[in-house]
Amino acid sequence: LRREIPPQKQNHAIRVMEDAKQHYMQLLNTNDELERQLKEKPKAHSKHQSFHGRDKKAHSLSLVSRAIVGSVGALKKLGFTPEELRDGRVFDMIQTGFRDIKQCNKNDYVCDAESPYRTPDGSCNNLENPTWGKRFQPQRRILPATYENGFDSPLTRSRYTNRTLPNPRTISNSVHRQEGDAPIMSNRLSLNVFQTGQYLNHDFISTPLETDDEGKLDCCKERNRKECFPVLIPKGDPHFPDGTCFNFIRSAGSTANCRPGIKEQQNQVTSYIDLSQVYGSSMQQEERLRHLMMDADGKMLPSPRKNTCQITNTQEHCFLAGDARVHENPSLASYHVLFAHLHNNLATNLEKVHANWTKERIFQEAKKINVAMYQHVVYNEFLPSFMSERALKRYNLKSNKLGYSTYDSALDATTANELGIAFRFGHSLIPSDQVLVVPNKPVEVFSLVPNFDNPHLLFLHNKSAAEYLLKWLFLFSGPEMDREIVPEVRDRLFETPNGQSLDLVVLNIQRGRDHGLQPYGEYRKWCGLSPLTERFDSLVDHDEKSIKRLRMVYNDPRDIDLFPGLVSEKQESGSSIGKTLNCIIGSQFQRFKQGDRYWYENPPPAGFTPDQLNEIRKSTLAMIMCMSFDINQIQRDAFKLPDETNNPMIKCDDIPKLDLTKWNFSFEPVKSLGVPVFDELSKILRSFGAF
Ligand code: HEM
Ligand SMILES: [Ca+2]
Repeated sequence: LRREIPPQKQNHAIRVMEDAKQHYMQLLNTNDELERQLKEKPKAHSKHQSFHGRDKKAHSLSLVSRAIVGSVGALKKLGFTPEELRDGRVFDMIQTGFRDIKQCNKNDYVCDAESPYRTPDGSCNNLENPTWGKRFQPQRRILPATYENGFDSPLTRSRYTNRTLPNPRTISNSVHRQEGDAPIMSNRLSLNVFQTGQYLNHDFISTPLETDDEGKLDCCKERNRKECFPVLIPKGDPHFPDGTCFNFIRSAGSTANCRPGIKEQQNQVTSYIDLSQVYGSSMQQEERLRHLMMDADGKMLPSPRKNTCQITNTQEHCFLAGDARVHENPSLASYHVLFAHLHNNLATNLEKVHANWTKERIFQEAKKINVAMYQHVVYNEFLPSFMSERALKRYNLKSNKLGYSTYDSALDATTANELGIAFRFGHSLIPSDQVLVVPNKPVEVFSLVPNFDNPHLLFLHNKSAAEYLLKWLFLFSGPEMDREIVPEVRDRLFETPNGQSLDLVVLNIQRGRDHGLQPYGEYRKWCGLSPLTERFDSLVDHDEKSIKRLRMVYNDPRDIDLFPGLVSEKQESGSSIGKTLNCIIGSQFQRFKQGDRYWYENPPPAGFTPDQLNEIRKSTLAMIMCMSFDINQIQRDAFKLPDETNNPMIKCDDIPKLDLTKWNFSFEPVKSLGVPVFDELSKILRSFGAF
């Protein structure tokens, strides 16, 4: 029997909720006020904030979440016991109280179970739980959060010794510093592993920050604000001057349906591997982008209304893509060009075979094939290039040669908070330079540093540089997957002309603490690996040197943060990453696959006919490169270095192409997604200034 909650306490709860609502209204107003203020000059920190992207809806949802989580905190302070808080009635009361706020209006999803196409925002993928994997939802958690105050404050102390956790920069210097003059290079993998990794993560996660007011909030001055968790760089640092402080802004929260609870971080893109970085994560974005896959001369991505990146001269412009991080580095932008080309290529060829199809139908089918080819490449070429055979089998990540796979509606594909930290293992693969491989000319080498958030390189060679950057990614190797990170991002991330910069490793560690993630050792246990003790020799998956480095900064191995713990693990045999990382990545990619009703190996209407599926299964990154650019030859396995015996260069003519005549439908699949005539809609959106 549940105990009664005393009336006095009920009244408390109602008052707290009313206060929280008031607070929310105030936050909204303050935010509008800030937006009216003038913009400041760009700082390294404001580049960092704009890198996280700014979506107005993401921001207002995060304010609601702050008010609601705040009310849970207030109830705790008022003496509500954990038991009373867990009692659904208190939360029901708060949730009901927030109902009249626009963001908390209950959405009733009317899903079309027969639609052959995904919704742009990921809703209705799972028919029983239509918000699974949708944008703006809270990230999923593998293990419960450990916030210092129990509901939203970042972690600063050890759970085992109660001592202050080591400073993230101290960890970065000790564990992640590159020891030689140049990074140790991989002798097996091509740079496509690096670039597909970053491009892919921009498909499944984008965590917005608590504030979207470009560089105006200075957490180094206003340390006690809820949005702030600044990093003070310890004295005597080899790179940063004494007194340096990073303006670290905390991640934004989100609540599922305004349900109270502890802070959960928001994901502002769809979790599914659905090329949302190309098509956007909302109907509005998709409607705008579909007319503008490339600019007028078909070589470059289109331009947004407002420039959101560094511009070198007036002939150049920033890019409009499905994801705001598109120009974070030039080779990332070249991947955006590649898949935009592929879309246009597919659309043009479908049009040739199906003159009677509507523009809507051509667009949707081209998108569906593009996503399917990409999913096939990710699971058949990318993941196997660096994951262990054991993990690929255990998590059912390999695609079938024949037949359909099985969709599991009980698997929630929502991206895990932990993956957002773990998948940063790719930061170890970042090369120091960006290189153009120009036909019959010496290669052109540029440092990465001036090219963060700057698309200049893509405009070189009469806008053909995307192809030359891609050739570099195919033909060359990059840094080995290990704990060392190049100084270009460990000391000089987003460097400004006056020398201000950030350390990416520090951001990774601080972000994990901001999100209340449990330490590395807890994830070992979750993965079924041996637990850590207070002794450093319990680190059985780390080599001597890494243990020594970790020991220099951590008092207790059980405190080791997730990012440093994972990237310093010994490589599992036959794999470039360690056991725990194979486990965290594997389990999430199983969900992205089996929890996706539109997974390309599922039967129609969501998937393809057997004939079509056989065509999709021919897809390789090499094929996509040959389809998209006028090149002669390429190696068969794009993620491995070319090599005369095992991975020779072959002619594009010898690579099978997709046979689009297999898309001769005998049925009429197009049911409208509920889109009005899209030319009309995009006119309206243009007048809104949605981008
Ligand atoms: C030049 C290359 C890259 C740069 C400059 C870069 C920079 C960044 C920055 C600044 C953040 C946000 C840090 C924070 O405030 O928490 C971030 C997040 C992230 N990065 Fe990278 N990154 C690069 C490449 C990669 C690669 C190759 C991968 C994976 C293979 C990767 C995976 C991630 C992930 C998963 C996140 C979290 C995203 C989110 O939750 O929104 N990054 N990166
Ligand atoms: Ca997505």
